Amino acid sequence: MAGLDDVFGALFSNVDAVVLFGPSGSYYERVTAIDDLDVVVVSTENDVGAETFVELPLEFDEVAERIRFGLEGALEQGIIEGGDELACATSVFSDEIDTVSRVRANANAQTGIYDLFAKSRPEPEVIKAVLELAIELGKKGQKGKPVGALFVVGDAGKVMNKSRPLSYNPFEKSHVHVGDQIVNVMLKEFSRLDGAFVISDAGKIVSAYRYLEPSAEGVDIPKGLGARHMAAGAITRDTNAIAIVLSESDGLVRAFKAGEIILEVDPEAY
Ligand SMILES: Nc1ncnc2c1ncn2[C@@H]1O[C@H](COP(=O)(O)OP(=O)(O)OP(=O)(O)O)[C@@H](O)[C@H]1O
Ligand SMILES: [Mn+2]
Repeated sequence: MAGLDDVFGALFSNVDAVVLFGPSGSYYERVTAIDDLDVVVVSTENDVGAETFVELPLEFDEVAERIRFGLEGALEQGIIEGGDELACATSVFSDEIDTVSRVRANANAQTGIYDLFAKSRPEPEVIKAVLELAIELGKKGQKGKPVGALFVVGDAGKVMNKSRPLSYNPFEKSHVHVGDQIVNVMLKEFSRLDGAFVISDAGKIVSAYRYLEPSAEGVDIPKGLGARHMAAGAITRDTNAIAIVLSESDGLVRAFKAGEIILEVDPEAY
């Protein structure tokens, strides 16, 4: 008679590797003691001294995001390959590993989220705060109407040199940071007006209402996207900033880096 092992065993039978998300030292040791098993650790810090390690730049509360991020990082580092079957072990309800997901690595479905967070100049927390703000703004709009917004994050000195004010800067001489609830309300309010927000590597709001004037030479963005997206692409080619754009017309949030769109999310699906 078949037992539960036969049913749940399918979750981890014949996997190419086991991916442990934030394991304790003893858990890691128990798994590495198993013969002929590739073990990958994904965590904010390699405190278990794992040989094969992918660093999470921040905690992802959503399990699907955490796993997607870890696998994109592992693919990027050449630790796993597209098509690999992986048993991803992570904690959902406690501090200990309590969940196993079987996932097939898909090299073609890279969202770019790893590249955006782990390999950009601004701090990961800042990128996350801006991305969440743009998604929230996209979900709700402003007073029920769809809005667009452009956030240029990082390398702020250079971004300021390649832009000019469209109006009085409400953030002049202020020392406020993105992610703060009150600041987010202000940013949403100002998003109805023209131009871009400029945010520093550490998340300080440097300016609103900036008209970006980067060189757009060699910047290729999909047809149908207009001046806001062109400016976003161009400023990230011309500086080490990244740009996060909410489109007023199609409602999508896109992240640009080095002149390219590296992430596209539908706020409604988030
Ligand atoms: N160079 C720029 N710098 C800063 N903001 C800009 C720039 N160009 C356009 N914008 C802003 O983008 C807004 C929308 O412009 P446009 O419709 O051409 O862009 P778009 O890429 O089609 O964006 P959307 O999808 O939101 O319509 C403008 O009203 C302006 O506020
Ligand atoms: Mn438009």
